[in-house]
Amino acid sequence: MRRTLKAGEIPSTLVECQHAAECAGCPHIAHDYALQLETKRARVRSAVAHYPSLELLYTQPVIPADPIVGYRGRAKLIVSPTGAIGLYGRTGHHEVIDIPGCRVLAPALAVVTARLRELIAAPPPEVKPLLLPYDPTKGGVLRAIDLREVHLPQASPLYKELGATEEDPAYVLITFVLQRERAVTREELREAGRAIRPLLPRVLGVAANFHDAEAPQILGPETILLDGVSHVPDQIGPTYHIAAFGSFVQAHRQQAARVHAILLREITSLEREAPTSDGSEGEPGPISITERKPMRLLDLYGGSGAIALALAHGGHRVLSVESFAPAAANARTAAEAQGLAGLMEVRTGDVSEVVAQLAAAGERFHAVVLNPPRRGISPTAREAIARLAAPLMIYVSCDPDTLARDLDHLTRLGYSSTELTPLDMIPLTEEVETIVALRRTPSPQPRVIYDDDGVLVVEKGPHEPVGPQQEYLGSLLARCGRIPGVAEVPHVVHALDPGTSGLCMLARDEEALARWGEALATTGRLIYVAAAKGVTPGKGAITRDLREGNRVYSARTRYRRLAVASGHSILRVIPDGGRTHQIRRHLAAIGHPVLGDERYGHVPTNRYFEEKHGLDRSFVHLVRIEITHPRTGVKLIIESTLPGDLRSALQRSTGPSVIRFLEQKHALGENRVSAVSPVQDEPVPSSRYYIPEEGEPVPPSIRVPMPISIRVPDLDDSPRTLRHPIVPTGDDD
Ligand SMILES: C[S@@+](CC[C@H](N)C(=O)[O-])C[C@H]1O[C@@H](n2cnc3c(N)ncnc32)[C@H](O)[C@@H]1O
Repeated sequence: MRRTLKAGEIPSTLVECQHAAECAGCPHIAHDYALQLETKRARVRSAVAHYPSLELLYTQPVIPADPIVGYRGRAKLIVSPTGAIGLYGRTGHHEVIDIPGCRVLAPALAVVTARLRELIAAPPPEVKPLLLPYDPTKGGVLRAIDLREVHLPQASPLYKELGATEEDPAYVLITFVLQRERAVTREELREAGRAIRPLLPRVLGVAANFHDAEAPQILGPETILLDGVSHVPDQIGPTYHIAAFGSFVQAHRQQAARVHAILLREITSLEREAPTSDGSEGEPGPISITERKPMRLLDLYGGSGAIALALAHGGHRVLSVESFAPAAANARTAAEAQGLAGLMEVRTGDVSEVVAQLAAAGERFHAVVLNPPRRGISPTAREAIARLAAPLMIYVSCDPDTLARDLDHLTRLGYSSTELTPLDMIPLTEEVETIVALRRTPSPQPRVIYDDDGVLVVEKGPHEPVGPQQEYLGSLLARCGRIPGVAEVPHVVHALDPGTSGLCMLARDEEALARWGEALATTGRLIYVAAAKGVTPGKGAITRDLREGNRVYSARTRYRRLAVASGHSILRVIPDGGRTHQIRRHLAAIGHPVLGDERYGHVPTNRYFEEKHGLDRSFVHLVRIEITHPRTGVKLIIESTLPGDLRSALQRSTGPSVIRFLEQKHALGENRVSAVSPVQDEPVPSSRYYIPEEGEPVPPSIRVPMPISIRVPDLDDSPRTLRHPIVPTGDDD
């Protein structure tokens, strides 16, 4: 009998598995469980470490899973041409490892898989249309199986009918993934479905899904029911949701119930808190404490309602939003069946659209729960959610990188947290779930990199306009108002697109604006790091007229390729002048659009980078400003290092080596100011620069790094490569 863990106890366990050496399904199986949990915690820590805005976030120890074997309630298993059912091996060669002794499959799924192995080895003729393994050269149709375990609730008529018990309530839905062009007709498939269901123990429903030849994902978009039920109630904790072929379910039922309990605990903690005034003007105030029983909650990315049902069961009123219509319909059905329809409403739609409507209608919620897919929350959805101004936001994430990216943005949108709570949802793998509760906090002032002689150079975050714009909640200038001593709204010396991050020079007054604007135009260079689709020539200059309104301007952009990463180019880019979207338009014009550029970029590549690597904006960062100080004549080099979101996307797509290489070339900046003598190009004694007199007060929040007297590599020192032919001036897009 398995021993239940005591609260706080971390099992020190090694799981033995006969397939461990070959199967890639459990990459951490060789490690003691306590070490696995430490590794997962480190994974979360390293994701947030990319962002200075998150440096005070404490990462709690990972909540262990219980059990750590036999837990997996959903499994997609590949079928090999020889009939092996399992996962790809550790060699990376797409060879399928048969895993009859798999330790993590839920027992009901293991029983069904064992029976399938027997049937595939000697298939009765009537089930051959489903069971002949796909072989590219010989024939066959079956590519994979998708298994889903459900625990029937006692309230379900099926529970009694099937003789389920409290100890053993587990049944199965199975989907056969078939190669589309090899599949027989729908009617013949249904016949085969009817024939196979009685042969498979505990299977309540059989479906077919069609894999299209070129698709990278194993499951295709179309699933049809062949026999049995299309959906079935599935108990998680005290409530049940409705499981259906293909809809989302957490891999570990007990851990999912733990997440629900944590959410309820956080929400209940609001009742003990005094109502907070967010202090922001012009926004509707937070929801009043007198309204707090029952609380009004918003459940975003609701799936089939597992979280919303648990919250409604806890006595709260919940509005759940989900884009996949069948899942939303199942959430409604489950609420009605459990007498929760009065507390739970479900809307079908895209989160950013539905939430924008809710915010525009002045709807208010005590708390918003977010459980997005791996790619995280889209920038527009983050803006819309922040506009709701709920006192509490709880984010449940399965990807620490996209979580950290979103938390960094949410900090600027006025939400922050002090701790992260990771939880082990998929033991023995590298996956980790993280829960974070965010409260309303003022958006932080931007980091000041340089402050002298009437100008500030600050760091602008991604998804933030420089000045106020209607579709954005905040702006860089609004945040600058929090810098002590910057009472007046500063003047913008050079503009940056909302999607571009990096250095932004602001003048404290009109005189400084004229002085530094002139210096920038005559002596300055703005140097960007960008990632462009495909492999560009090593170096080039793009000259192409750009239209702005009714006028056409000539413009030139120079670039140098610094590295090739996963088939794409990391570039240093220097625009001569600054026309609207100049870098993005010019690189698109030569067939190498900026990665992530929604407007001029390549949609499939952008989608891939967003889904796979969390890149949700144009990969452009203003890394360095070189300018001659208009009063002292000293050449200043001001730098801002590559921000966390771009660093993380680069690391995920190429591993750490490209970043190391770029850092060695000094291409990613260092958050500092350096000064170089204009004559000898040698370090100048620091006394030549502004240094506060002894005792002179420097406002603590303006941490102005003093010019560092070092030799900063001249970016033009890079080895010469073939020049890219000048792009002839032509029509603008
Ligand atoms: C990780 S699942 C969470 C499901 C649910 N919260 C649960 O615990 O079972 C994410 C869900 O978000 C839905 N989804 C993805 N993008 C969406 C969007 N833009 N708007 C609304 N729902 C979305 C998916 O269909 C999926 O059901």
